Amino acid sequence: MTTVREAAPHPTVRTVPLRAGGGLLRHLPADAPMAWVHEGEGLVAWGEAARITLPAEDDPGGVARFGEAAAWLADLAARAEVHDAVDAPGTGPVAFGAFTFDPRSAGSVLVVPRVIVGSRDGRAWLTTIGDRAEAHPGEILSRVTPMRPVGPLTWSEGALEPKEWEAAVATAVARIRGGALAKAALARDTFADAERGIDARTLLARLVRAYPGCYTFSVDGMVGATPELLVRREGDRAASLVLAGTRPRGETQDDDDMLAADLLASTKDAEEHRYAVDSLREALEPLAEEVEIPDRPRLLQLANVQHLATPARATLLPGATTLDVVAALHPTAAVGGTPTPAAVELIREIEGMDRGRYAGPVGWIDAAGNGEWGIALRCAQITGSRARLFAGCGIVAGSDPETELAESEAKLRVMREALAD
Ligand SMILES: C=C(O[C@H]1C=CC=C(C(=O)O)[C@@H]1O)C(=O)O
Repeated sequence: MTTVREAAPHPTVRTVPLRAGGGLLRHLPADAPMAWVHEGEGLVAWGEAARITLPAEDDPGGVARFGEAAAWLADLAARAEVHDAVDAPGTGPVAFGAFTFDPRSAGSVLVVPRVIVGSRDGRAWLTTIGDRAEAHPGEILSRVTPMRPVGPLTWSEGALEPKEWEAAVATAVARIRGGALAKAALARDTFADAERGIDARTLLARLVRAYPGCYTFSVDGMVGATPELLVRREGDRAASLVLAGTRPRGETQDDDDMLAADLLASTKDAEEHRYAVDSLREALEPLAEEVEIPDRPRLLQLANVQHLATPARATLLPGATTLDVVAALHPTAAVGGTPTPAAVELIREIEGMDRGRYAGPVGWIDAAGNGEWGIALRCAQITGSRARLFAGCGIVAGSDPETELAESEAKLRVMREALAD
């Protein structure tokens, strides 16, 4: 059942300019921090003015939940009394969201925070959302406690032991070679237990430092730094970054160059990447006047891995919001597969776990339909003192289970290191 924590009947939303500079994360309190930060800019937020939690959905397309969430936010924004002295993407009423990978999993949410601090193109602002006049910005921004270290951790296996996961990859390869499908992205999970509640801000600070070019996010306990931009929408312009095809980074420059050259020359990775680009094009075209996608991927190098990457741009048809695009794109072949229905069925059958919000859309949307959404990768779901980490790999006919396990370990490093004091 959909559950809603409603805002006041006519919430007051006030956006005022702030002096820019100094890093967004320093504003965050320890309790349920929300964040979307890329290259030092973005939004951080806290408190809860309103929330919608969506149930598991039977709709085979899995898109009704996005429509329901968008309609709820539009209704809230229409009832709000908005005073917006900045008027830019991300000002006025904004909701943060995290959707489950599989529509059959419950737990997709949109949260409208009480306080949002934003920064973009050298401008900064503060938005308050509530039923009364909020305190002075100086007062709101001076209440934080220091970030806490994570402390000692106990690690345990997730749904499948590494050998069992390799066997699942081998099953996927056999199904693909048998012609049932062309690609499936298979994931695994692992757990870390701390001795006390994990301070998500500590993880965010480490992620922002280690992966400044990624999209560092925190929504309802889902914390990570994803390199994969599902969509950024500003007015009628949309951008997306497709990733698929991975190598580790080398120990030495020569080693690194060799791995990069190998990735760029690999027919197996080119195939894996092409499926992801094709699925983006197919999903975006009905919503766009024009879609521009380069013919060849380029290399994206992160601290832990390197990917084949294709940036796409589109001019959207009038009225298409960020969540419309998210609904159309999810699940991309980078996290689902090709064809999507067969891949999602195989994932349900052999992965042995519920992905929750891993590999689902995560991001924010404002009342004008602008927003930024990534795919929740290189992330962990934090629940109290427990972190559930996830990583997955695109599997095609030429995939080797042992290599894929090593690749998933390289991807898990992002959150393993963020959790390590
Ligand atoms: C599914 C994940 O990565 C995807 C994104 C980029 C490259 C991928 C790959 O090469 O397999 C994956 O498709 C993950 O990080 O958990």
